[in-house]
Amino acid sequence: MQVRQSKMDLHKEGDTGSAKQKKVKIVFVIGGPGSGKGTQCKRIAQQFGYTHLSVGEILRQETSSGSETGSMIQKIMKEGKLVPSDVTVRLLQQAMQGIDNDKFLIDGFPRDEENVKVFEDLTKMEPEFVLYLDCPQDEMEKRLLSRNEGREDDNIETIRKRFKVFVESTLPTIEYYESKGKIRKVDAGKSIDEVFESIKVIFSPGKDNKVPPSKHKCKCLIL
Ligand SMILES: Nc1ncnc2c1ncn2[C@@H]1O[C@H](COP(=O)(O)OP(=O)(O)O)[C@@H](O)[C@H]1O
Ligand SMILES: Nc1ccn([C@@H]2O[C@H](COP(=O)(O)OP(=O)(O)O)[C@@H](O)[C@H]2O)c(=O)n1
Ligand SMILES: [Mg+2]
Repeated sequence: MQVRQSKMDLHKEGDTGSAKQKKVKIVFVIGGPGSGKGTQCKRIAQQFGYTHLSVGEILRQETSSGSETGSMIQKIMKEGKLVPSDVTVRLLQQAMQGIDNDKFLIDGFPRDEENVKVFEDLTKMEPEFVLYLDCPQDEMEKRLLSRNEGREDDNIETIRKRFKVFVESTLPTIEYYESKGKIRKVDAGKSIDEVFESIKVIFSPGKDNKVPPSKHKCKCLIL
């Protein structure tokens, strides 16, 4: 099976790439826990032909593998903390390498500046742009408490810790991509359909996806 001979342009460490390789388009999707990343990614993937990879889901799958890494991941997730980036990026790379598509939506990544650095170092790639789902914290809390997917981290204690991680560690990555003109922010506090309408504009061919002129103001509360 020639899994590696896909359309992928996944550079390995030290690989500067070659003209033969096809360019892979990557869009990162970030937003607080419960902002609707998974919900909107499913729709975007369906309508615009992207492969949706949820990094949280990839990590959860590893927890059921019975490996030592899996147990470590499970403990970290239960505490609402972040898994070390080398582990996360390695699993993400593995997932991407098995897929024959050249358009990826990476949901829930990056979560902090270390995620960004390790991704850039290992893959030598950058996202085309970063979709930021900006949602008020009370709305995210309400959604998470009624998500009902049986997740160990969807309890009020862990949810609050995850909000803190979002504000302290993830928001700085938004500043980083903003400085590169790569943030596409949508108001994610509206209904699922309304949010998708705003997202469609960003993904529609022919749109130049320029950053809005004003700097983003986060709707999430600073804890
Ligand atoms: N715009 C929305 N309005 C109301 N509920 C939503 C909206 N978007 C998502 N949800 C619901 O909120 C919960 C969290 O959404 P999800 O997509 O899993 O968010 P995330 O991946 O960002 O944590 C799910 O139960 C989902 O059905
Ligand atoms: N880049 C990432 C993504 C998720 N995670 C871990 O996985 C958990 C769940 O992530 P998720 O994206 O599935 O969560 P939601 O924001 O979708 O609710 C996070 O709280 C982290 O513990 C991580 O460590 N690093
Ligand atoms: Mg999710």
